[in-house]
Amino acid sequence: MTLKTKRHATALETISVVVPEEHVEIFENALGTICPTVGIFEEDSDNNIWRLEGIKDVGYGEEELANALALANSISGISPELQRKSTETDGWLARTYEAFPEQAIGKRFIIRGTHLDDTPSPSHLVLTLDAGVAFGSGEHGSTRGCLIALETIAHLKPQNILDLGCGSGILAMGAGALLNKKVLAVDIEPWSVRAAKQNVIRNGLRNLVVCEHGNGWLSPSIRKKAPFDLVFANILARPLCKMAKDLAKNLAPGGRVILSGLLATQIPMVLVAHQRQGLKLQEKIIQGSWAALILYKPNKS
Ligand SMILES: C[S@@+](CC[C@H](N)C(=O)[O-])C[C@H]1O[C@@H](n2cnc3c(N)ncnc32)[C@H](O)[C@@H]1O
Repeated sequence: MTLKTKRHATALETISVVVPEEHVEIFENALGTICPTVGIFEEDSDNNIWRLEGIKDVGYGEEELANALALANSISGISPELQRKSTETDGWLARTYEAFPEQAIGKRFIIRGTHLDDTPSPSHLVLTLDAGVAFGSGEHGSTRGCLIALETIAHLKPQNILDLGCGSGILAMGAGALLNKKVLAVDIEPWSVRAAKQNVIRNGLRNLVVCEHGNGWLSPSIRKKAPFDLVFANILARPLCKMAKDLAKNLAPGGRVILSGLLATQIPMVLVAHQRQGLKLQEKIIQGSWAALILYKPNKS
């Protein structure tokens, strides 16, 4: 398979550290101070060792990163080496293509990279995408869990849908294509919004999926469209907990939220934060080490 690479207006780099499981959260927070997305990948399953990776502009946030890592080192008592790689030659982008054969997810979805030129199966909903440096090629357990959760709640026919943290646009496109309803897709990373827009056009979903740049619940486009019947938030455990109040406020009664980006071990923390805001658990979907939670806002009695 040919490895495609792309040029970006700004040079991006992948930064990573390798840590034992008990320190994942501490270092996830440290990288998270400057990288909106921190990917967590199994490095050595026998010894429970994880690689945490984030993408950032070259030269951006160096002082904040150094301070955050110094704090993480002192809390954890370990000092993992910070590795840096050009995003174009290694890290996410390269791996996205290497590890990106056609993927069947749930009962309905097939996800395909733009590099595949054979004909997809006509019996599925096919999403052809190029995630580039955005997160969301379909290989990650958190994304897969969200698409399976979407199939689980599709019969409820949600009308007003938000994908908060859309990355490549994979969930927004999946919802638009499966439900034939409008979806607002928002991401804080400009390169993700760019990738999502291109993928939406590529899949002929321009009439259904609108992609915008925005920061969480503060985004004016989100405020204007709330309350939502369905919200996807595949972010990370800690930001999800912080967003619980806004999420509950902006969900319509009877509405569903699909939360992911959390390790199965982080379910209790995320669940408690959302139950405190009155949301109830419908189902947990586990994909490898990752969990997706379907929660609902009860109708008022
Ligand atoms: C784990 S990726 C999920 C991508 C895609 N939805 C999927 O399921 O594969 C999380 C995305 O959330 C975005 N994000 C993180 N914090 C955000 C915030 N406060 N507002 C909007 N997007 C955010 C990141 O930039 C990243 O693209």
